[in-house]
Parts: sequence; structure tokens; C-alpha cells
Amino acid sequence: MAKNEDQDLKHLYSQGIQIWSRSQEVLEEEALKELEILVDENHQDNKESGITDVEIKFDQKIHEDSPSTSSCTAAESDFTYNLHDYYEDEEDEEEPIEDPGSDYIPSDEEYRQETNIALSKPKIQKKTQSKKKSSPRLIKVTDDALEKNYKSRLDSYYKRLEKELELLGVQNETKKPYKKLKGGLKVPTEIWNRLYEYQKEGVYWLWELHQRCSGGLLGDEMGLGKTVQIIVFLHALQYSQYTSKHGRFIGVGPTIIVCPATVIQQWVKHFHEWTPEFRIVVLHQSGSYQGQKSKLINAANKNKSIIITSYAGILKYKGNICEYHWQYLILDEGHKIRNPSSQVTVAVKEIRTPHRIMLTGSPMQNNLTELWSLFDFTNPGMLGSLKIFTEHFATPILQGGFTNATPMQEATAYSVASTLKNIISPFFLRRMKEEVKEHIQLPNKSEQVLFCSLTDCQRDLYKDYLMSEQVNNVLGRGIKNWKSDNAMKGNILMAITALRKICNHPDLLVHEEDEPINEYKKSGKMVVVSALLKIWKKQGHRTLLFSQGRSMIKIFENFLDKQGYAYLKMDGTTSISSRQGLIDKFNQDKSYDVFLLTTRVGGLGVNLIGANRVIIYDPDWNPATDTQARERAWRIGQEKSVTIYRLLCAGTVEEKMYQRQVWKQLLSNKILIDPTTNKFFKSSDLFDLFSMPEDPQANPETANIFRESRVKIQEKIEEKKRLKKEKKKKDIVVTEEKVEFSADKIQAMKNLAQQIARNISKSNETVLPKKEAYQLQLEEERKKKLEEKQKLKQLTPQELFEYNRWKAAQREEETINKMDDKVSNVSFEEALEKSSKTAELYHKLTNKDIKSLIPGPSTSNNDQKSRKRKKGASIDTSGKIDGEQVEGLLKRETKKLKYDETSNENRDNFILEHLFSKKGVSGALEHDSVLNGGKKQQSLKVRTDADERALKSLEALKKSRLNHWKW
Ligand SMILES: Nc1ncnc2c1ncn2[C@@H]1O[C@H](COP(=O)(O)OP(=O)(O)OP(=O)(O)O)[C@@H](O)[C@H]1O
Repeated sequence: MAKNEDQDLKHLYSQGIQIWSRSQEVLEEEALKELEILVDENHQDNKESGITDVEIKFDQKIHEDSPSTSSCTAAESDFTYNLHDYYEDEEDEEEPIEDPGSDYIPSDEEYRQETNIALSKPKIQKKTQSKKKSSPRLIKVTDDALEKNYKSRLDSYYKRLEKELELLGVQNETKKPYKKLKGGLKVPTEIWNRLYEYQKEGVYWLWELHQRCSGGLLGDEMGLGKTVQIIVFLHALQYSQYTSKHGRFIGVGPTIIVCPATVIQQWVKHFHEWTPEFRIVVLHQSGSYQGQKSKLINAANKNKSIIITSYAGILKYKGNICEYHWQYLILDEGHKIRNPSSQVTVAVKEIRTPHRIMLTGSPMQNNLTELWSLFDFTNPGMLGSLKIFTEHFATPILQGGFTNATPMQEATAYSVASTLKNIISPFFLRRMKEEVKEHIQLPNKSEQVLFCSLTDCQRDLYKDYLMSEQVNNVLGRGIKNWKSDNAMKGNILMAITALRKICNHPDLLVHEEDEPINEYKKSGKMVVVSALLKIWKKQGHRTLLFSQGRSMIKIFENFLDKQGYAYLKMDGTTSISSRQGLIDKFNQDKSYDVFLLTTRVGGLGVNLIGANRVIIYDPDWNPATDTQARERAWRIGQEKSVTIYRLLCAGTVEEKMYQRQVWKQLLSNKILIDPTTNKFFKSSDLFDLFSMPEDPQANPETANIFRESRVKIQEKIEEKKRLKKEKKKKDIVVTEEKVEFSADKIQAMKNLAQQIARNISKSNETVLPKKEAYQLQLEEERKKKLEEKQKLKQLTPQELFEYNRWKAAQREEETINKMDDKVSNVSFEEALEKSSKTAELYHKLTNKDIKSLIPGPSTSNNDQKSRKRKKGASIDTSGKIDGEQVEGLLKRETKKLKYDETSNENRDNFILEHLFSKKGVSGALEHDSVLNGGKKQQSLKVRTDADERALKSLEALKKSRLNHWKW
């Protein structure tokens, strides 16, 4: 290992504790949780299988040289920063700005200052800056916090409306027609008709919840228009001037919408488009109001405005917000409160409101506790206390999912999951794209997982790291008490991070300061990216390229610059106020080939339908993060077929991460979609994370686990390979003692020998010296040749083969000897004797060998043919030597792949074939098919017992609910 790398590794190891000491803030929080779950499962697995504990695998010895948790040096802080830089979190922090201390309506100057705030300018490739004229203008969406903005927007809206009415010849005062829903909600027909059928159902469902004064979770898959459904519903409430049974509200009361900072502007834009009369106030530094936020909150509450803020904003202004009563509290991307004990979860639960609505396309991401946390917000107490829920629901469902679960455990998991599904279903509405595809005319989506090979450089580095002291410590120290061992946690995390870096690009781990990084060929996955982008650009497709960390994004920037792609970039350093502008720019300006995004910043909530190709460069532990990313392009408004590639390095920790994703997704499906879903493969343990298959050519483990889901084209490619192999086998049969050749092969070899002989004689003809003295010699040689020919005829194929090799060696020697003036004295018989592994040698026969069997002329005959012969005989692609067919010769594979443009599938297949044959891709899975596996039916007896168990769980839950309400 390079000196530098060694130092790096030592440094990495020594920083382990510091990483963990930042606990909640650290971006790897999820990875750590992952490890805890993983270890829990190992415990569980081992218990079930009668193995006492994981001590079997892990040595309990604590190393004396383990780093202490107490000290933190400057270098440590530095490193922590680097790690931050590598894996990026959702950027939802408020940018600190000074409160100008002005009134509710600040001066224009203050407004200008606000719009100028930017952490960094949007990255636009130099090349494209020159064509600024053709680029569309970035339009910043302005909220209505400032009275004058609101008024001027309304003025122009009314003017536009008047004009439209005039054109239609309709009187202003004419009441617009509306659709009246059961229960009295009126929705203007003009808006109602714009909704898709399932969205209409969604609005009605929200209305039902409203009448019951209850909360709920709208969990439609990403991009199906949850935002739109909420806006139309609020609009209808306002339009109906509905008075609730309790007479508290007329129309829509003050409302708070909480969402990731990146989508604040998107919400404003949607409100302005669908219901222009609402006053929308952004409570965030990117909003138009820069005065005291307490005043803004007060005024918005009084005016019954709609406040849009971020999750960080809720934490920051919680005190002010909690002073008032709100009619609706809506959490967009509500899975952000999936941790029941996080500050923001507690904060949102403190806000006083009768109606709590949550929107999220990924309601359950990692475990059932998350689901509990979400419903405990929308419907407090419905799922009882967390303790009872874990004991009676989460644990049995989880147990039933382990590979070694008994039939009873599986059946119990099914019954309990069904019970849970029934409890939540009135308050949970989820539609999948597949179900509503026809309504929204969504084009097809193909999503594949590509297993890429590591480059030699990556492989060496990866192996070295696995052998390193760091990994040794992780695996050697034992994990029994590791949850309370912060140093240990840090070390594990550090080791996984290092492996993930190597998978992405070796320069991320080992890189000399003064060395230019980013040679893309050093990374197997980047080679694939490069091939994909090249083909897609030619085909006119535009790409979203997601990676987890900023440092990888930097490498991509460098690569895209060098390769001349036009691109935009959005990561945590992109100021929130400029994000929507960048998104619009990419969607409208087709000259951008690529949008570079960090998964967590660019993957949440935004619309990027300008692209129809997506690459997810590195996997996340959380399946929802990657799914969110892909959904940016495959959503309403997308007109082209979408292709998504998830890249994984075969045989590495990335494969294990993907397996975890599938495992979690199946667990989530069990509750949210179909309780009969079973998990059907073993989850990895810590040892698996730090291992690597011996054979780099072997089929990727994941591709083997999910064999059924392999892409069709892979089957074809493998079938081709198999046939080729079989053909080879037919040609040679190796029995225990001797090698036998097929009749075809023997014939081919005979032909070859004849060819050789012909060439020999031809060449000899050309070398005939005129001098008499040589004529005798020639005569002798001819005789020799004749004898040789006779001999050849009598040779066994094996001997014939050896003869050819000997002949070639002779010629080589002759050439050398000519220079050295030596004489060769090894006879063919001797050579034959020396050779023992004839069969092996035969297999090793290559074009080069064959070329060497053909003698070249020793004269200076300068015609084209002889020039060819100087290099050996020319063998063309059909296996002919100098134009003559010689059977049995290996044919050179020069067949070019044909690009078939007739369908999207054909195009994708073309690309896959290319990647398989040239770019080191060793397997590919259909992602959707992976998630649809494994369903079982249990016997009646087992099912009855399991149902009883589920009933008991329900009873326990009801009891717990009573206690909740008493409390
Ligand atoms: N009925 C409709 N007519 C026209 N466009 C629509 C309609 N419904 C939704 N859209 C458009 O579809 C896109 C996706 O909608 P939206 O952002 O509301 O989805 P979402 O479910 O909230 O997505 P995510 O979960 O990613 O936040 C938006 O551009 C929106 O304008």
C-alpha cells in the first residue's frame, strides 16, 4: 500500500470516535442505525437457530490501542468535516441572516438583500455561458408576505380573469359552476376537471377526514400530485365557506405547511397557479419577509394566511408558532419525523391544531417504529404506546421475516401485519403509479441494477483495506456491547465509509495533495457512467446523475468539464433561493445534458421532468432515498420513457447495502401493500460487510439471490456464452487418462498441418539459392519435408499439435540462432516427450500461437502478401489464413453490436449489451421484479393460531390507547 494511503488509513482509524461523538448531527446517523438493526438481527437470527450469540463470530478482546473517546483534536474536527463533505445530508438548515429589526413590511432594500443571498452561484459550465441569450430567464417565485406583492399579484390575476371572461362573453358576477361533494364541499368545476380521477378521490378522502376532525397520511407514490390534492382541497374549503360543526372556522383558517427547504418555492408556485387568491407566506430566510418572524407569524395567523416553512424553521420558531391555534398543520415529506424522539418530531406534535395531515411517498423506510412515529403525529394514540406497539406488532412482524422463521412465526407475522393494515387503512391513502398509470398517461419506466467491476486499482485498494488493521479491529473486538461502545461504532462506520469511497473512486480515499485527481478510468462505475452518457447524448437523452456526497460530485464536475458536457449542479452548497431557478432552467433549456445532484438535496420533492435518464451512482442504506431520487424524472408531465440505472460495485459493501434496501422495502410492503409478502434471503452480518469474493469474474451474489429478476438480455448473453462453451467442449473431450479430439477437430488439425506444409514449401521455393552447392542441400531438405509429411500423416492429433508447437519454437530459435550463429539440436521427439499437458496447451491455443505456426518467408519478396507474412500469416475475422479457410481456427470476434432504435426496450438492450461486453458490467437486475418476490400460504391450523395471536395484539393495543387518552 502506498505510504500516503497508509497514513490516511491510520488517520481514518484514529478519528473514529470523533465521528461518533457528533452523534445526531453526523450524517451517517442512518448508517449507524443500520448497523444496530443489523446486529439486532444477527442476535435474532442466532437465537432462532439455537446459536447462543454473536460471540461465536466476534472476539470480545478489547484492544488496548483502541482510541479513547475523550479527546478531540483539530485534526479530528477537520476529518469530521471531510466526512460531512462526503455524505451529504438534506440541506435544511436556516442560513444565518441578520434580522434587520424592521416592521412587518420591510423596505425594498431589505427585499433586494434577501433575493441576493446565495451561498454559492449556480454552477454552469463555461462553455454554455456563452450562449446565455438562448437560456431562459430564471424566474424567482415571490411569496405574499409583503402586502404590496400580494396586492399586485392579485391585481394582475383579476385583470387576466376579466379578460378571459370578456373573451368568453361571461358576466363578471356569474357564479362559477362547481361540483358539490357529499357532505357539502364545493369544488369549482374548472379546477375539479383538471384533477385526475384518483386525485378527485384524494380530495374527497381529505374532506372525509376533515368532517371527522381527524388527521391522516396521504402516501401516494412520489410525483402523483399530493401537493396539488392538498391545494385543491384547501381551495374547496375556502370556496365552500364551510362552517364546521363546532362553528370554529369559516373557509380555511390559518394553516402551516412544513416541507424541506428545497421545495418551499415549489409550494408557492403551485399555490399561485392553482388557487391564486390564497395569501402564501414563506417563513424562511428565502422568503420575501425579512423582519421579525414573530410579527410575521402573528400577522399570518390573524389574516388566516398559509405559512410555508421548513423543518428547521419549525424548530427555530416553535415558541412563536405554539402561541396560536392553527386550523391545519400539513407536513410534506413527513417521513422527516420518522424518529419518534427527534426534536422536530416532538416540536410538530406540540403545535395546536385539530387537523394534522402528512404527505409522504415513503411512509416506511427502515423499520416499523418509523410508521408508529408518523401515525402518532397524524392520529395521536391510534397505535398505542411505542412499547406496546413494538412488543405486539413490530417484533412479531419482524420475526416472521427472518429466513429461519418457523411457519408459525411467518403466519403470525402475516396476521399481525393484516391487523395493522386494517387499523391504519381509514387514515392512510396510498396509490401507486402502476395503478394509475393510464389516468396520467405516464410513460414506461425501466429500472435496472447494474453490477460493475472494480478496476484493478480499486480491487487492490479494497483488498488491502479489508486486510488492514482497521478492519481487523472492527471484526476482532467483538460486538456484544458495541452499542454502548462509541469508539467501536465509529470504527465500523469509518471502515464502511472507506470501502464505499473506494467503490466510488479510489482518489476519494488515497490522493496525494499535489496530484490531479479524477482520472475516470480508475473507477469501474465511472467507466460505465462515461459510456452511458456518451450513448445517451448521441440518442438525445438528458440525465440526472445522483451521488451521495459532494466530493464525488466534484469528481463528476471535473469529468464533465473535460468531456465537454453541458451541466448544472445542485448540492447542499447551492443556496435555497437559487434552487428552484436551477430546476426550471434545467427543465426548460434542453442544451444541458446532465444535472448533477446529491441524492439528499436533489432527490426530495423536486420536479425534474426535463430528464428521462437517471443514474443513481451509489446506494443509500435507506431505500426511500434512492427511490425518491429516481422519482424526480418519472412523474406527471414526463412524456418520454424513463430509464434508471442503479450502479453497484459487484462483490463489495455496496451489494450488501442494496440487499438491505430490498429487505427493508419488503418489510414495508408487508404492511403498506400486501401482508403475504415474505422476506426470502438472509440479511448480511458484519463479517459479510467486510468480505470480498475470491473470483472477481464470479456472478455477483445479489444477482444470484434474485436470479429470477435478471434482465432478459443477460439471459440471452449468458445463453450465447454457454453455447459457445459447449461448442468448444464438443471439439475436445478430456477423459481421465488421455485427450481425445473430435473428428471435426482432427480434420481441422490435419488441414492446419497441410497448410503449414504448403507454406513451408512455398517459402522454401522462394528461398532457393541459385548456387549449385545449395541445390543438393535443397534436395535433402525436400526429402526431409516429404518424410515429415509422411510422419505428420501418422501422427495422433495430440502429437500433431505438439509438432506444430515444436515447429514454431524451431523457427523462433532459428531466427535467434541466425543472429547468434548457433544450431538448434532439440528434435521433435524430444520436444514431444517434454510436453505433458497437451490438453491444456490446446486450450491455450490462441490466434497468436497459430500465427506463429505459419512460417514467414526468409527472402525479401516485397509484395503485399509477403509483408503480411513477415508478421506471420494474416488471419481474417472468419478464421481464414491469407484468404484460405482453415477449419478449427479461432474466429476473431469483431462483430459490432447493432443499434436497434425501434423501441425503448431495444435501445436499452443495446446499451446493456455494450456494457456487458465492453464496460465490465457483470450482471443486471430488474429492480421492480426484485421487490415482487416471495409469497407463501400457511396451513389452516397455523393460520388460526396466528390469527388468535393477532387478536391478542389488538387487545393490547386498545388497552394502551385507553391509557394514552387517560394520560
Ligand atoms: N391534475 C394535474 N394536472 C396537471 N399537472 C399536475 C396535476 N397533478 C399534478 N400535476 C403536476 O405533477 C407534478 C407532480 O406533482 P406534485 O409535486 O404535487 O407531486 P407529489 O406527489 O407531491 O410529489 P413528491 O412526493 O415528489 O413531492 C407537478 O409538476 C404538478 O404540477
